Amino acid sequence: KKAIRRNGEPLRNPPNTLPLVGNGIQFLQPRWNLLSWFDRCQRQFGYETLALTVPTLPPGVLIHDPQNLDYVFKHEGLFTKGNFVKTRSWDLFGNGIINADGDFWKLQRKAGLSFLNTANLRVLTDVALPQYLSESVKELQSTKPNQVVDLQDIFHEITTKLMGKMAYNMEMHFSSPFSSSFDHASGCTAQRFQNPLYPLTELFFGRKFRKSVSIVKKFGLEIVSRAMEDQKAFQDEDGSKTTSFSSSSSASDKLDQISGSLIQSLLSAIPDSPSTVADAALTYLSAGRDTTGQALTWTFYLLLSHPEVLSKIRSEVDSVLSQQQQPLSSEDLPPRPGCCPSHLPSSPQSQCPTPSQSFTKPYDSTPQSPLKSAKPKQNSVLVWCLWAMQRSKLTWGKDADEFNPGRFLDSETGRLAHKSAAEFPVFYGGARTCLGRRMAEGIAVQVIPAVAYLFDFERGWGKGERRSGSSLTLPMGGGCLFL
Ligand code: HEM
Repeated sequence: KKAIRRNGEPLRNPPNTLPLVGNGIQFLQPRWNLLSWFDRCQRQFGYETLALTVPTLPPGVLIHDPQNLDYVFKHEGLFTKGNFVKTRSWDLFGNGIINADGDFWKLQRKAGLSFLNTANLRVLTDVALPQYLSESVKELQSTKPNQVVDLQDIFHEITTKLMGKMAYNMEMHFSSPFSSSFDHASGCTAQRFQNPLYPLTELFFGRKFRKSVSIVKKFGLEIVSRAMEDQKAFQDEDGSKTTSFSSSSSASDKLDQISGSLIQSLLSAIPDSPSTVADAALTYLSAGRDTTGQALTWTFYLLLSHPEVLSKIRSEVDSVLSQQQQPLSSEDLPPRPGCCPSHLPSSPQSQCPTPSQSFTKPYDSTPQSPLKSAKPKQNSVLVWCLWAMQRSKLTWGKDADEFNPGRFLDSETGRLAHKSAAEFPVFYGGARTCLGRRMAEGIAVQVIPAVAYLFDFERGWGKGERRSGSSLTLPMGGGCLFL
């Protein structure tokens, strides 16, 4: 294929590019190896834009420079999700927001914005999360000494209940058959981005994938039909459901009043296609539940490997509690009003995200996309790897490989330092920036101090690093086991 050029010169190839198969072998490797290879590329070539070639796929452009990413975020119209992304994730997400462009994307984004408004987020942080967090805390407290606990499951259970109740007015649990089918389907969908021969592979080995997708789709339609019943019951009553609370509304009233607000907004925005509403609902469920549960999991993994940071969090909790003169111990649970770990004011250390969320981001681009250092052709695929970018010494300094949450704090004020979306693209950027960032952060600043303060953990998996499992998000393969 004709090379992609910059100033008349072809873009260089990354290490290990072979004459015929290009980078095909790297893409066929397990995800962890592919992430490490992207990391090697940025370590060797810095911010240089590189050409990726994988047989049968459109030409790829690999960027690491935040200025290039900034250009992409600011010129969303030039970079569409395109067929490369859509064909691969269609079976699972159909027309869901992650796959949608144009008016269809706008409709779903608007529905999401109205769900994630400030009043609803307050109900999340003041009512729903304290309730679900304290249920999980009790579950953890009821474990026997030395019993192995998978924190990833615990965190997923909290986020599943939250999304289930608030977005869909349904009681959902992480242990339901839907969850395991979704995980399997998500893993196979992620594989499609790496394996150019996936149609052939799935022809022979895709039975479980097809079955998982059908369970997931059935569950999506169940969410919609439950929501339609709710809508009907509500119209039959007096149609007066409102999200403005009177001062006398009890906590559970407040939660009930907003429950199901996302699915109801989606139903109103797309009234005549239940299957599309189901796609949208499933996409939101994955966006809200898996990402946050997994970010918490990796955070605890890092905290347990860095006890000095863990003890800073505990001291912050101590100092906040001593100011409030409300000692916190496990006896304080079940929570009393005003004395619940999940009511703790946010702690700066807990607010520091970890630069380790990642996945590759392929986009089709149009001919007019003059990235700072290269001009990708139409239908080329633009790739950036957060895993690699968040380890760049050019962006994060010499200690980029260290776990140092303090780097996210302003050294003078002690408050969160500003990082641009292009430098810290964990929540994406520009017009398509993550809608749930405030929700995720609201969850993190309650869950991290509460769990860190109330429990002592020891690794439950012997030696070695934990690695990412195959998925569209970043689960910890094998779970995050603690004693
Ligand atoms: C730590 C937690 C989270 C991380 C790291 C994260 C990250 C991201 C990223 C990278 C994207 C861009 C995906 C793409 O375009 O392919 C995204 C989009 C999105 N996220 Fe999040 N997210 C998190 C939590 C949440 C939560 C709690 C919600 C709430 C429902 C949410 C809702 C969304 C939605 C709706 C989009 C699509 C936005 C659009 O295309 O306009 N996210 N998120």
